[in-house]
Amino acid sequence: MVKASLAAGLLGLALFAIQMGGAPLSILLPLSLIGLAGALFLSRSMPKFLKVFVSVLAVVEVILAALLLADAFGLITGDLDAYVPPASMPVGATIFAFVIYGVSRIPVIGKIMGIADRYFDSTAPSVINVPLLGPVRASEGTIGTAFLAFLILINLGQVALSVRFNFFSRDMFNALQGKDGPAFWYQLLWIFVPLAGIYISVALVEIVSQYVLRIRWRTFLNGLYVREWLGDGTHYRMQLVGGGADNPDQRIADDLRSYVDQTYTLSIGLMNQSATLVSFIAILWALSRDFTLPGTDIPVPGLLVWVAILYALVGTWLTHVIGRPLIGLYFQQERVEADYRFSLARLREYTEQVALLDGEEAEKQALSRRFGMIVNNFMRIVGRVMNLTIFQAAYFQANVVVPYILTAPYYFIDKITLGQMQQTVGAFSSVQGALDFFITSYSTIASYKAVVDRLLTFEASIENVRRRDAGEHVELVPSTDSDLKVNDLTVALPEGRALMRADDVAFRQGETTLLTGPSGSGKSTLFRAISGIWPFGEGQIQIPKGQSMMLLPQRPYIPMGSLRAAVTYPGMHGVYDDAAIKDALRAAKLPALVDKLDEERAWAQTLSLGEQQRLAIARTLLARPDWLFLDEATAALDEPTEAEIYEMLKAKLPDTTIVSIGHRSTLAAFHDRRVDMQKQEDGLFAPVDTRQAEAAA
Ligand SMILES: Nc1ncnc2c1ncn2[C@@H]1O[C@H](COP(=O)(O)OP(=O)(O)OP(=O)(O)O)[C@@H](O)[C@H]1O
Repeated sequence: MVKASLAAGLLGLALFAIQMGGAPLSILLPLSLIGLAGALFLSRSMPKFLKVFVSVLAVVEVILAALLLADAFGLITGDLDAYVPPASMPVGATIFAFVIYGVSRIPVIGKIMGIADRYFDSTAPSVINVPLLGPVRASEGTIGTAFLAFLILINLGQVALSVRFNFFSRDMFNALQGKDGPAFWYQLLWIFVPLAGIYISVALVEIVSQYVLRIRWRTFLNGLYVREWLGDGTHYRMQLVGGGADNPDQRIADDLRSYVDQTYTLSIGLMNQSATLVSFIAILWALSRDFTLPGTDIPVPGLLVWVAILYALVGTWLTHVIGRPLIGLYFQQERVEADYRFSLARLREYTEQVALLDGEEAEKQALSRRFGMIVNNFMRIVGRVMNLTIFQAAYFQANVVVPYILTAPYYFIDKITLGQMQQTVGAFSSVQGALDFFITSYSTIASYKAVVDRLLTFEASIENVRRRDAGEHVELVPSTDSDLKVNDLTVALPEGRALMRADDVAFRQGETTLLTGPSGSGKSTLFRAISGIWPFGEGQIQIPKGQSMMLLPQRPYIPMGSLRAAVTYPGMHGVYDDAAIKDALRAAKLPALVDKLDEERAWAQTLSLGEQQRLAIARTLLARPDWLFLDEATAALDEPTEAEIYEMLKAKLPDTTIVSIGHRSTLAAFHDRRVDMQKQEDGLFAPVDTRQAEAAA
C-alpha cells in the first residue's frame, strides 16, 4: 500500500514538475493520458465507489485533452489555454486517479468502501423520476452510481467555474486600471452575469442531487441493516451471543446517517479541494513563473506558490494547535449532555418509585450535579474558543492584505498588472482553503473512523450469529405427526454450557400439559427452543407441519402507540375488526379498555402487570394459535381470575393445545398432564412425565 501511494505521489509530482517547467502539450498530454490509462487499468480491482471517481476523471480528462488538442491545432476558436495552463486539468486528473488507487489499498478504506458498495453494487430493482424523462427503471445500485458520477462531474464543473471567476477578476481589474469603460462593462455584463447565472443553477442542481443521493443511499442501507438485524430473530441472538455490538439502535439510526453523510462529504470534498489546489497552484505558478526574490535578482520560479503553501500550512497548523483541545472538549460536551438527558429520561421512567420514596431532593441534587458538569465543560470550551477566535480573527484580517503585500513590489515595478494582483489574491485564498480542508478533515476522519468501526462491529456481530447458526444447533423439523416431539435434545447456554436435556418427550395435540420444576432448571429456555429463537444446543424438535405457535411470557411486550395496536400485536393494522378486538378484551376480563382502542398512551407503564397479562391473553384469542405456550403468563393474576381465564381459553379456543409453565399448585387442575423438570445423574435437568414416573413406581 505504502509503495503504491508513494509511486502514485512520485508520478504525480513528476508530471506536475514537467508541467510547471513549461513542457509543451505534446509531452504532457501523452504522458498524463498514459498515466490515466494505467490508473484505469488498476481501478479494475478497486471498490465500486472509488472506481466511479476514477472513471469520471478519465472521461473528463479525455474531453479536456481533446479540447486542448483541438485548440492547439486551431480547430476551435476560443482561448482555452489562456485560462487553464496547458494540461493542468489532465495532469490533475491523473494525479488524483493515482492517489485514489493508493488510498484504495489501505485496508481500512477497503472496509469503509465495503459498506458503501453494498449500495452501489446493489441489483435491487428500483425506479426514479427523472425530470423531463419521467420514471426510469434501473437497479438501485445503478441509480446511485449515476447520481455519484453526476455529482463528481458537477463538482469538477464548480472548480472550473471558480477558475474562470478568478480570470474574470483579473480582466475586470485590468479594465479598471486601464480606465477602459467598455471592457469593464463587457466583463461585468457578458462574463460575470452569465457565469453567475450558471453558478447559481449548478449550485442548486448540486444540492438537490446530493440530498437525493444521500437519502436514497441511507434508505437502502437502513432497510438492509434493519432486515439483517430483525431477520431470523438475529436481534435477539445478537444480544445473547454478545460480541461488542451494543446499542444497535444508535448504529442503525445515527451511525448509518453519519456514515452516508461523511462518506459523501469527505470523498467529494477531497476531490473538489484537490482539483482546486492543482488548478490554483497552476495559476499562481503561471503568475510568478519568473519572479525574483523581492529586492534581489535571485530567481525563484513560482515564488507565490511556495509562499502560499507555507503561509497556509503555518496558519492552519497554528489553528490546529490552538483549536485541537476543542475536539476533546466537544466530545466531552456530547457525553455530559447525553448523561443529563439520560438521567431525566430515567427519572421519567421511575417517577412512581421516586414519588413513593420521596426521592425528589436526591434527584434534584443529582440532576444539578450533572448539569453542573455541562456548565463546567462549556466554560472550558468558551475559554478555548476565545483563544482561537483571537488568532483566527487576526489571521483572517492578515489574509486580506498579505497577498497584496506579497505582490505589491512586483506591481510597482510593472511586472504584473492590477488584474493579476487581484487574481493572485483569489488564487492565494483558494490554495489556502484547500490545504485547510485537508488538515481539518483529519479531525473529521477521527470521528468518521469511530462511526465506521461501530458499523463494522455490527456487521461482524450479525455474521457471528449466522456462523453459529450454521454450526451445531437445535433443529426445528416440520413433521406430519400431530404431536410435538423432542428427540435427543440438549439445550445449552449461549457460552456453550449444557443446561438441560430431553430424550423422547412428546406434547400431544389436544392434551393440556403443565411443565413444572425448580427455578432456573431451564423451563423457559425449553419453550424458547421450541419457539425456534434459542438455537444453542443440539438435537431435534419435531413441530407439526403447518401449525401455528404462540408463546406468552410473564411480562408481555406492549408496543408504543394505540391500545388497538397493543392488543392486535403482532398482527398488522386492519387484520382484526373492532368488534372482534372488543370481544377479545371482554373475554380476557378487560371490559374497561373496550372504549379506549384509539387512545395512545404509555400502556406498558399504565396497565398493571395483571392487566398486561390479560391483554396478552386477548391477543391469543385473536390470533387463535394451534399451540399456546404460557410461561407463567397468568402468574400476576389472583387465583379465581386465573381459573376463569383458563376456563375461558378452553371454551373459546377448543382446538388449541395449551402447554403451561407455572409454580402454583392450583394450576394442575386446568391441565390433563404434568411434566416435571428433575435433576439427572449427570447434573442436567430433564423433563419427566410424572404420570409415567408414578406408573413405573
Ligand atoms: N441469555 C442468557 N445467558 C446466560 N444464561 C441464561 C440466559 N438466559 C437464561 N439463562 C440461564 O439459564 C438458566 C435457565 O433459565 P430459565 O429462565 O430457562 O429457567 P426457568 O426454569 O424458566 O426458571 P424460573 O422458574 O425462575 O422462571 C438460568 O440459570 C438462567 O440464568
